[in-house]
Amino acid sequence: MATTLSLPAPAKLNLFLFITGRRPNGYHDLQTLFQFVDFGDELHFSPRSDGQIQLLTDFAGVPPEDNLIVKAARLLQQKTGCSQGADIRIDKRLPMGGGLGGGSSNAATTLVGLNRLWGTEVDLDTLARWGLTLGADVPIFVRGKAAYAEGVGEIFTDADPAQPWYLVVVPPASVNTGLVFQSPDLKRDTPVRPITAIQPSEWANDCEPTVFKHYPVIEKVFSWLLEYAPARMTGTGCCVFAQFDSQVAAVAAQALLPPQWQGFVAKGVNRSPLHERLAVCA
Ligand SMILES: C[C@@](CO)(OP(=O)(O)O)[C@H](O)COP(=O)(O)OP(=O)(O)OC[C@H]1O[C@@H](n2ccc(N)nc2=O)[C@H](O)[C@@H]1O
Ligand SMILES: Nc1ncnc2c1ncn2[C@@H]1O[C@H](COP(=O)(O)OP(=O)(O)O)[C@@H](O)[C@H]1O
Repeated sequence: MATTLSLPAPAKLNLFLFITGRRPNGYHDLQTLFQFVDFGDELHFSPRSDGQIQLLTDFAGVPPEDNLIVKAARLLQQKTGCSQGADIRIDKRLPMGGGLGGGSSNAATTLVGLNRLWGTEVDLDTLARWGLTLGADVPIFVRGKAAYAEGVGEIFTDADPAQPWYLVVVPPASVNTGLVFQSPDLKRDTPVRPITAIQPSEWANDCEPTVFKHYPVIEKVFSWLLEYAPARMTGTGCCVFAQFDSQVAAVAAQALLPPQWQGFVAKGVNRSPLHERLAVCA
């Protein structure tokens, strides 16, 4: 029987996100800090000799042809000329459109996982470059190291922020990243600073005012969380997170969460759980 390779696709948090300009093509210049958490989806890859890519788990609202998992698998086949295929299953835990990078993380785990399963031996920098064509956040997940990012999010500097516990709350909303960036009221004029000198006391997210205006429920969740610890939104939303010194403190705040809101407790980690697992199954 063929071996199945199971690998995590963790979530990321943007510990800060500043928008420093808009390019003529509409894309935005950012300064952001990415950290992973030890919570996410789990993908299972089994080889097929007929070259077919089959996603065996249904995704509400995302046809297989549009799914970033299928797109990533096809991209690797096409770039390497590999004739193998795969059956892919996923335990989906991350909300879609949550600012946790779930789709990008799924794509990155697929690129890295199938590269291992098929023995195509493409290096991580090349996989990250290919992955960028699937989504802006794919390279950070392929690289697997906490990092500052600049440019449109593609220029990385390794980072080593503190690794606290977080309570991440998932408001009942789904934010379209493209629409946030198109919004006329978005703050896009934060001055560029030397990124490694930005202090934790200055960390903020320029998307918050715009997203809160268009999605009042996200501001409501954010205000609730602020009562317990300093809180921030990740990416373009919708998830908000607060930082705690211990797992016990984060779980205690989670226990107070109003029943209509979902949340999870996770630890911030500067090495991706994907790369931790790959090292174990080398
Ligand atoms: C801004 C971030 C920060 O992590 O937001 P989140 O998606 O995580 O919330 C990401 O880089 C987003 O990544 P991703 O969601 O993959 O974005 P993409 O699909 O590449 O882009 C969606 C749309 O957002 C806009 N966009 C994206 C990135 C960027 N630097 N400037 C932009 O203006 C573009 O209009 C683009 O068409
Ligand atoms: N495997 C996938 N997982 C999640 N979303 C996907 C996937 N494939 C395609 N998508 C699409 O990408 C969009 C963004 O999803 P996601 O990356 O989870 O959000 P965000 O970028 O806000 O963190 C979804 O709304 C969905 O339409």
